[in-house]
Amino acid sequence: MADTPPNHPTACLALADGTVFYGRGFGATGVTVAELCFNTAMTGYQEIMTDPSYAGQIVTFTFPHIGNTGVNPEDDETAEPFAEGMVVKWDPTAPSNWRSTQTLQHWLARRGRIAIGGVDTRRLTRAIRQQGAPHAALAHDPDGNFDVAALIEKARGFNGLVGMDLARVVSCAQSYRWDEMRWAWPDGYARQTNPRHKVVAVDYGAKRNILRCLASAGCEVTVLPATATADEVLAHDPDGVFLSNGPGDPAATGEYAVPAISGILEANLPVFGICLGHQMLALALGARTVKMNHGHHGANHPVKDMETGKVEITSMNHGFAVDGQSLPTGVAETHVSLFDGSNCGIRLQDRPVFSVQHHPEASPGPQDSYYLFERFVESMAG
Ligand SMILES: NC(=O)CC[C@H](N)C(=O)O
Repeated sequence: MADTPPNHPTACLALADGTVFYGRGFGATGVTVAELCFNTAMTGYQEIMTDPSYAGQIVTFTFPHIGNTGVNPEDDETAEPFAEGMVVKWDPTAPSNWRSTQTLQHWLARRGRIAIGGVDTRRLTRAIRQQGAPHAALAHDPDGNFDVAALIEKARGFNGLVGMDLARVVSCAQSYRWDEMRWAWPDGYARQTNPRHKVVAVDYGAKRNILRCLASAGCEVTVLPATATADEVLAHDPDGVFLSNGPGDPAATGEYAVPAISGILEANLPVFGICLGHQMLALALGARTVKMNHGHHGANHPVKDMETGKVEITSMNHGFAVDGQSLPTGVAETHVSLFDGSNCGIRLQDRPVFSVQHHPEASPGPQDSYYLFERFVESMAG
């Protein structure tokens, strides 16, 4: 089933089931193969494209106006875009924002990322919801030469994210000290100038704004690579350990991250995890993780705090989830998605070890969940 091609299609998105969408290419040329997801956020395309958790995925933006505020050097979540490509409804217009330093098209081209505009993203999103995150090949050729059958084959040949270990691929190569605080807090200002707590943040694909939030909340943050062992983490004599977000299947980190986290837990320190960090902490505690149908990717996901009854509007980006039914005794379910009831938070009942599926650093997204950084800092003070 082929979408009606525009007169001169310069990009083509082929799904493994044979569905083909034509459109106008921008950014880099070539072909990329990945899992396809959709993100419903109205803002933050630059943060989304540079979030390492999107490695191995092409992002369909359901909001139609993408690219119209350009790109700037401050909003990157990492130095590289990690999403493989992007699918949008309208071609980007000329940037209209005082912070913009270049167009999205130019920025993507310089970073080797392919995009397609002119796609019926509502239809595509319905397809993703119905069949679960499909495998897809995205091609951009200014001359419009596409071997559609070969693209469909490429999509079919992609193995998918289940079992894919990407955290150690995107992690930093060397440890480093995080020293930037700006823009971290909801009002736009860093809070702390004298760090009070030594924190080791294990980088499984950490977003910069998470590290800023930790620094801003009063932490001196040392970032260690994903493969750091428990002994390497504890050698820094931290007051607490932070487990970052990241791409791929949490269960595929069983050879390094999960055993390291088990070792860290034995040291009885406060531990805080976000997203992939949440999932791997749950695995280390004996729970299970599962692949979701089409995941959660957006900036308006309601999450209920089961302990206070309060609802937070959160930023989400995950395709795997902790199976809430698999939590062992002693691990409480603290947060639940109000979209589908899936697990969004856990904590140990007897000590300050906790994690959430959503993104309290809110980049992009609302700021309802900042209290989690404060909770982590308070647990180190106690
Ligand atoms: N943002 C994240 O850390 C994502 C975690 C994991 N890769 C998932 O897709 O569920």
